[in-house]
Amino acid sequence: MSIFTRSLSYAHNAIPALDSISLDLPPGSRTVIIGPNGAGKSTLLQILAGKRLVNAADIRIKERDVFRDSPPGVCFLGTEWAMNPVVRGDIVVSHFLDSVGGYRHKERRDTLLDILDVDLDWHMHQISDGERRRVQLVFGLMEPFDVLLLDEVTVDLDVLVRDDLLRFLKRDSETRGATIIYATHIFDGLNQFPTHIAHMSFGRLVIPPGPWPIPPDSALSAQFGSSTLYNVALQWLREDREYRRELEKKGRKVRGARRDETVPSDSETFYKKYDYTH
Ligand SMILES: Nc1ncnc2c1ncn2[C@@H]1O[C@H](COP(=O)(O)OP(=O)(O)OP(=O)(O)O)[C@@H](O)[C@H]1O
Repeated sequence: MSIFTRSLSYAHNAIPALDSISLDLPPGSRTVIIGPNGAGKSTLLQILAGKRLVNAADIRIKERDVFRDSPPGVCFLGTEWAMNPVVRGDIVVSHFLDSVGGYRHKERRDTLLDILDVDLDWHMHQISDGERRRVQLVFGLMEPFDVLLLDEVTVDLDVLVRDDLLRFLKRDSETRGATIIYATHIFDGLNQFPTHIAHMSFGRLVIPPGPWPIPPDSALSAQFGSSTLYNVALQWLREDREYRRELEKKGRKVRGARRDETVPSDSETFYKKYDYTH
């Protein structure tokens, strides 16, 4: 397995954010995680990237413990990078990329510069947020990765650049067997990208990663048939909102995940009525 976790739970300052997450993703898979704001997507990707320590958890990438024996070839790209003052300083893009080893992967770097329409002469403090994001993607992707954890970093790309980038990543994963998890809120133009989709809500994987397109003989197929990913996402997000509103009607404040393993969580009870299994 390329990415493995078993019953992973996590709390931010005692507020639960992940509740018993289990993953078992094969090499070469591309999983899109669908879930509302606050579902726990970023927290999960940060933990997989080894950026948030979890004690006594079994989290492995390429069979290696992410905290005690960190695996090489893992690339995490998140939105906070662009906030770092270093990448907002007066530095020319070509110098910046060379300073992080861009010259070692010149051909791949040049392909990415072309796809992402990045100018090597830009000064990092004089470019737009979207342009800075494009530099980040060249920076992160120019070294071939085995596992890519993408946390909504395509949000401020224009659609043409995003489309070209997704094609590049798909081809890359197909030819090199690289594994990708992609958390996003933009589902347009994404139909051809994933091999798997998952639904995350209130810290739980209410639908664990299952094959995309939805196989005709699966339980999900009865509900979604040949729906687009956009329509599947709309439906799941509607259900999340309905669940939240039901809890709010009962006067329950909804924040984070549930940690009591001995009784079914509200979300388990709620989502059970849809009988989601792949
Ligand atoms: N640094 C933090 N400190 C405290 N709580 C946090 C922190 N980061 C996230 N949380 C909380 O953890 C939960 C999960 O947040 P997370 O950012 O993982 O969700 P998300 O699915 O990535 O959301 P979004 O789609 O808005 O990016 C939320 O309830 C959030 O408020």
